[in-house]
Amino acid sequence: MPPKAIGPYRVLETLGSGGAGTVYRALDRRTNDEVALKLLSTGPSLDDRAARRLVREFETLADLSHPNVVKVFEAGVHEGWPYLAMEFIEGLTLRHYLDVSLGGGPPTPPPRGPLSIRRTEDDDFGSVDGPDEDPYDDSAVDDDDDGTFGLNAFAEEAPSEDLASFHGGAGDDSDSDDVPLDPRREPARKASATAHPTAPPRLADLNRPERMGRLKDALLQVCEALAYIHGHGLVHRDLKPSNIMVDDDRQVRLMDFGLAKFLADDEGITGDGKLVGTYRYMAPEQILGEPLDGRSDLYSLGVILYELMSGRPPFDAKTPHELWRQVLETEAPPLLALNLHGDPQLARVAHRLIRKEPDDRFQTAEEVYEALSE
Ligand SMILES: Nc1ncnc2c1ncn2[C@@H]1O[C@H](COP(=O)(O)OP(=O)(O)OP(=O)(O)O)[C@@H](O)[C@H]1O
Repeated sequence: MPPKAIGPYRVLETLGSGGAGTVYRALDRRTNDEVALKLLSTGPSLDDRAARRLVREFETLADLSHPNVVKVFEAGVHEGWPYLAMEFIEGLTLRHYLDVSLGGGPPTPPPRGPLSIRRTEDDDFGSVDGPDEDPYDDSAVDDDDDGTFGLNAFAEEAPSEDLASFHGGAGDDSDSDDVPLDPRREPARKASATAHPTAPPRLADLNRPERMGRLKDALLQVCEALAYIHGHGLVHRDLKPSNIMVDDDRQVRLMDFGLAKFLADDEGITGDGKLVGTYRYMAPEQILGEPLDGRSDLYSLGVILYELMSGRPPFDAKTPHELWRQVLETEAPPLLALNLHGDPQLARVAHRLIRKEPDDRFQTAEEVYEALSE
């Protein structure tokens, strides 16, 4: 049963749950406006200091204003648990938007013009997301004594979940392939979630021109959002298909921006570790606990593009350590070997985005936008 009220909001229904908490549709009793309310369920209740920091950080986020970045209205604390009130979006996550099982769908959107980075009067936004200086804390992410990994939630990172949907199976309407922001907090789920589908995806479905048009248009909008937040010195850190929503007008919104940093920074919340993000989409430098910049988000964008074009992620493993080894040491299979009739230009973009060295990738979201537009 969802709570009836959270702070000044009346809860109407549960929209879904992820690794970091539960999202409700709610009504602001002060204004009668509809909002999406994310109640974090991470770790113990906030102490006063952490609560103050939450509010401070999200006040800063509330200053952001871009049509492709979800609007955050306010942050607060409800019975010791932090919550965020944000714009309610009627739409689908990117994965479901591009799920071939959706059928024909509306016509291909018109091509987008040159990248317009929409800056606002709030451009003096001051907070710079500095390098993540926390060294990789192996103890926090290492195997448990019994060798089962303390990361039960990894079990829900179905390596090739997309394939399942391409086979029309499961009817799974969750985005459960995504390891939550702080996997240590999640209960284990059924091991079946890790099963590797065996049959290949229906490539004809993946390559349908209408679907490819939607994919390209959505990614261009993600580039606009990334150019905007990177332009403010900020890094998303947890870019993945379930953090990208597409509304009924095909307008994309980047979600959960800032949350990964908040969770990573707060000892009181993450408790025993700092590796916060979604493994499948994490850049090598994020796995290594090195300083991050916008190019780490571009890596995640490359994983998303690779997955959505080929029906499988570039790296696929049963354990976090094996996944990390692959991400750090091996090359992803050529996308066009998996999808012979995939768009060669998009495949080139994907491969360049997932290069190990940030210097070898596209350097900015604007560059990716240009390459996607070619
Ligand atoms: N602003 C919003 N408007 C409408 N629906 C939303 C909004 N934010 C989230 N949702 C819905 O709530 C679901 C759960 O969101 P949540 O962010 O908790 O999950 P997630 O992104 O899958 O997981 P994680 O916490 O690991 O990022 C989403 O899949 C989405 O359908």
